[in-house]
Amino acid sequence: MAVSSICPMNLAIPSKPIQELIKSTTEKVVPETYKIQQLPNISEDNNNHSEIEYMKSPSIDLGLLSDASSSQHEQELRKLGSVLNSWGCLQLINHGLDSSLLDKIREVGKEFFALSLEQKQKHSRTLDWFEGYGGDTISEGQIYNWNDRLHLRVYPVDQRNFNFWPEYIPNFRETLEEYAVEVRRVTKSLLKAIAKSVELDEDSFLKECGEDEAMNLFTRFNYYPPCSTPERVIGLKPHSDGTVVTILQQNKQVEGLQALKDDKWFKVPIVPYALFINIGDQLEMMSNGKLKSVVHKVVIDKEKERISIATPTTTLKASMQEEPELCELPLFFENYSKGDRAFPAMDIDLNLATYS
Ligand SMILES: O=C(O)CCC(=O)C(=O)O
Ligand SMILES: [Fe+2]
Repeated sequence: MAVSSICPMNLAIPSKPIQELIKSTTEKVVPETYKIQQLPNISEDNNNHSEIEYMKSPSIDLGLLSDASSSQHEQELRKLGSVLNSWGCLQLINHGLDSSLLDKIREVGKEFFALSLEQKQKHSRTLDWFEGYGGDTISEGQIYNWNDRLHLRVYPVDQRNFNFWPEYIPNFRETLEEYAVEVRRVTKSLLKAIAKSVELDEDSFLKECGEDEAMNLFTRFNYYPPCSTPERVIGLKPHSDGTVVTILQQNKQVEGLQALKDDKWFKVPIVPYALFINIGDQLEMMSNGKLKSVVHKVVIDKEKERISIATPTTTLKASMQEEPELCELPLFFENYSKGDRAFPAMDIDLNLATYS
């Protein structure tokens, strides 16, 4: 059983990364602090990934969304609005990121998790700060995610904490910097298009995020080791992201991501070199609930490890104006302030009881 560090607010992080912990435990024995307990309808509700339906929605073309002179621009905007309305997430194609860059960032992530424990732990997170290498915090009574991650702040540049950036991988820094420039460009174009899709001025959401250098962008490399009893663990518990939007590079081969729609889970398919986009709680708040953040989770493969790369954008503005034009809707989030979330994501019950 993993021993945890406990802080006065009863938050804890795993004392050992799961990647290491499983090396020292007997095959098939899931440490108690990771084990799903008493889950009703486990086969139906939780991790039976192979039997779950795929999310079926058209991919969205960023090139068409960004080119107002294209004859298909308006149609693509409508398609974006409709996909977001149904799913809160989408597969983005023609985003302009070179496939070689997508492969390169994946490769440096893989190289990081292949380092020795000692090398990785030079960049360990602490209980009171999210950046660095380690597991996610949990509060009392929760189980840990079957996930280790390296979480880094990439923008604004002056907020980078280089002591968390791996020093043993020679091209890590330049690759992440190159990737971040591109992801920020995509985030900006996307936020403009999303605003237009709900008939707002294109800068409505972007202006809440800060222009260019002021924008907050993070990168989270997720590592999910395999588990011989995958139905007993959860890679990432059901959650919505506390972000404006998150851009995700799924694993190239190993599935695991599921999205919730109408109380039902759907597998997110792997679309080669597409970026998976999901709306976060902050965009839900900014849009006064017109755009909905999507609840998603990650399940674990029996044999294969999985690495994904999430790049969330958040706004750290102390207060945020909801768009007046959307305010004929009931005001869901009247007193939004820094740190508030549309959903207390970490409290979402595994069996989704809190969601019905
Ligand atoms: O690994 C994935 O596919 C999803 C990751 C995720 O949801 C997150 O980092 O918030
Ligand atoms: Fe997420």
